Amino acid sequence: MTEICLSFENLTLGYQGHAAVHHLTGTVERGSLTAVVGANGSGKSTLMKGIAGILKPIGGTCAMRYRRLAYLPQQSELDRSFPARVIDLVSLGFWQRRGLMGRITREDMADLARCLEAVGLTGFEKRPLDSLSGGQMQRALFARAMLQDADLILLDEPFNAVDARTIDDLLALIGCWVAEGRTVLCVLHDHALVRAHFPRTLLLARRPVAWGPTRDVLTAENLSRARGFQEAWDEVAGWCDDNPVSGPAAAHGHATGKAVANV
Ligand SMILES: Nc1ncnc2c1ncn2[C@@H]1O[C@H](COP(=O)(O)OP(=O)(O)OP(=O)(O)O)[C@@H](O)[C@H]1O
Repeated sequence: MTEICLSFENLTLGYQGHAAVHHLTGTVERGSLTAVVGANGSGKSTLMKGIAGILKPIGGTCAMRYRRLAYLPQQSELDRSFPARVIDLVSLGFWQRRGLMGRITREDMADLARCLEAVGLTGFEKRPLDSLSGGQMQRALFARAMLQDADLILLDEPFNAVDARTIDDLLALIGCWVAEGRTVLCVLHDHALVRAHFPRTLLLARRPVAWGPTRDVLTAENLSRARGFQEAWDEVAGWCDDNPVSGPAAAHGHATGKAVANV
């Protein structure tokens, strides 16, 4: 029987009363690998922040069945001028296990070394974060996620400014996480990469346009519909109060009276 890791019920997220993700309803299975795609401003990062609990819903709910969550924000949101070393960043992965004042054991240090080795950063422990390349920084963030031993892993554009070899290495790690039964949601822009490596996709244009097996979602028709929704969006509209269409991936008309699509 399939286990549900995450469920959304009529979830609406946004800022200062403006919806950035509209009435999302559906479920994410445990051990699944899902790409979240959509144009700039379509609500992908907002959804990640909503799941991570950084943003509270304007409406509806987002329920997680498992306790440990790892969230890797976009690199542009990280302050790398902070005087910290690779080991300091990766050690934050112990926080959920040990708490802020918890003692790091010898076993923990062995775990940390194993994670650094898995991402190819053995020997980088004492390197200041501001001396890392974009790819090395992403590897360090993946090591921290590994150390967190999370059930649900949220990755926001993890392959931005990262070379092909690093992408291959990080994709292999994601594959291992999924094989271990972890659930991964990953924001991406590269549709070819999504088609090649991600079995499931959620296509957002603030509303969910399509959600399901990648080959059924990334169709010319759905992508064109997503573009249409995005272009028709009214930046200053408040959140809508019309009736959402229920289902694994529900889309609906909003206050501007655009077409209703059920996918
Ligand atoms: N802190 C904020 N305050 C106000 N509005 C915001 C905030 N963060 C995001 N938004 C708005 O919410 C909408 C969705 O933004 P979001 O960052 O979720 O999009 P995205 O799909 O991740 O875009 P991109 O592909 O460019 O990263 C945009 O219109 C954006 O301007």
